[in-house]
Amino acid sequence: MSKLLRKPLQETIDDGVTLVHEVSGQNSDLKYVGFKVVDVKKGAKYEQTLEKEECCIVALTGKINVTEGDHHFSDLGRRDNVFEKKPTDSVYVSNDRTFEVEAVTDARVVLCYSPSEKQLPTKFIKAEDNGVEHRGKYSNKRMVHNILPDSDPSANSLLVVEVYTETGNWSSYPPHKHDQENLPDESFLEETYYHEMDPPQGFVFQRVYTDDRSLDETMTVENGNVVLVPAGYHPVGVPDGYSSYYLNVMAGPERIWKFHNDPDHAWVLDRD
Ligand SMILES: O=C[C@H](O)[C@@H](O)[C@H](O)CC(=O)O
Repeated sequence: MSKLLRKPLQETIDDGVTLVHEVSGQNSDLKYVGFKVVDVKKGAKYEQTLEKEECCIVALTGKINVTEGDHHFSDLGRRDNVFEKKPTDSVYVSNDRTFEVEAVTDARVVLCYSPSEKQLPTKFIKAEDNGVEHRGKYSNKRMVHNILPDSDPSANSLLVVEVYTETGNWSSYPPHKHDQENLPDESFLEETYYHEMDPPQGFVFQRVYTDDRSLDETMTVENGNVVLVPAGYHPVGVPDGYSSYYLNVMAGPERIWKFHNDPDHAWVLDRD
């Protein structure tokens, strides 16, 4: 199995709290992006103290309360299933702060991390404040919810977005990459993909590859899998009949999403 592909865990880490995924510098080659998925049973709590990192807490499914210092955000979360295809609530918490997530209902919570030195205000990112984009044409149409885009100055290095790709379409396509510190032409951002499928027995194909093919992995990605993108192009193809969801976390030396399309395939953008 590719070292870029992670299958879900089922590791109990506290009463009513199950770790589903954990990606960090300790178990990957990533230096900027950290990522966790936890399932929290109704009434159970997950607490964390951040050091020099910031966190975006995404109420992926179900409802949660989030507390940080004097901030108390109640009944966050707008969906029981990501395929309701509507934005959800999130909370940004900066470095050197402690937060608590309490499940109001059984909930799946995504925790997105990246380096942070300059403590910024804790922020409730309301679902209705997510920018919604409809990108692409022909068979590369997809819908994007911008949870924490580079146009939002609330974070130091973290970028969070979720993407829906319907039956027979491709996303992150034409293939693009952001693995060079070469602004204004390209930024360097590591990335993780957390995937879900509808119906759940589905799969997508995702390729992660570099120009020199020193990295070239094509993976069958199933419901609940995570793909790491340390570098390279990273397109996703969705088979007929299925809907794809993924949540992306990106981070790097500069908080700018400036990607470069694979010149072999950029022509697809020129079609009328
Ligand atoms: O680099 C960003 C990620 O690859 C996705 O968020 C991608 O941009 C989604 C898309 O435009 O299809």
